[in-house]
Amino acid sequence: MLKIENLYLEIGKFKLGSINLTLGKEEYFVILGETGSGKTLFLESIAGKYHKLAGKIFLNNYELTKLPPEKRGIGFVYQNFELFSHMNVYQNIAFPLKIRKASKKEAEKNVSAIAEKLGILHLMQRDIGNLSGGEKQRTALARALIVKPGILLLDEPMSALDYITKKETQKLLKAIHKDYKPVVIHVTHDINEAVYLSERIGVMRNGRLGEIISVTDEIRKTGERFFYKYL
Ligand SMILES: Nc1ncnc2c1ncn2[C@@H]1O[C@H](COP(=O)(O)OP(=O)(O)OP(=O)(O)O)[C@@H](O)[C@H]1O
Repeated sequence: MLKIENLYLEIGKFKLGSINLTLGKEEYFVILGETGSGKTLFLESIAGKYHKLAGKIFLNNYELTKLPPEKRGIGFVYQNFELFSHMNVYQNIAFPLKIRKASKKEAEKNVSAIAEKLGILHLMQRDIGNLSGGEKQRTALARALIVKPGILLLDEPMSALDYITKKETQKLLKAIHKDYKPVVIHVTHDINEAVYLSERIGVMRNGRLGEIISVTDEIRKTGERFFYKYL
């Protein structure tokens, strides 16, 4: 279970929070919200990017708030993937293990396993610059999953993908969630993606998390029309 209590951050002129949110064990939660409403700042706050943060974050009753980012057991996939361009695919995926001082043997074993699952085993020696958008996305996802995160944070991970790749990736995310069982917070602007993937959807407005909607079959059928009143 992920519990966020009174999370508050002031950055420049923007105020995030205060936010209270409890997500169930293995919940897949999606955040929708207009541009500039604070979705990325919220994910980055959970990931430990900001020191001046008020409030508390707990995963399974263990407090993460004061831990450095690499000790939080969090995987993060950014919109533009933020892969390291001077490293090949293998080195990118293995990087979080390297900073955690895993042995070379352990890294090789874990990278192969995740790369096989994501269908990118054949790309291990490729330079990042030569990958397609979908391949970059899977590499970023593999790098996020390599630490077996308790929390997976996804910041518009599919916005740069074409329609077919997007659909494939949505299916892949569902399968990954079933296998690895992290708590997921996924930010998107795509309502159909939101209702396909999530159990509950939160709407972010002016730095605050407003309505939280449980996704029913009826809402899945209604799709975008249901959300007109919230967005
Ligand atoms: N480092 C920073 N310093 C000052 N202001 C910032 C900083 N980072 C973000 N902001 C501001 O905080 C607000 C929220 O930004 P954020 O990136 O979280 O929005 P968002 O909801 O993710 O938007 P989008 O959907 O466009 O990605 C914006 O007004 C942004 O300009």
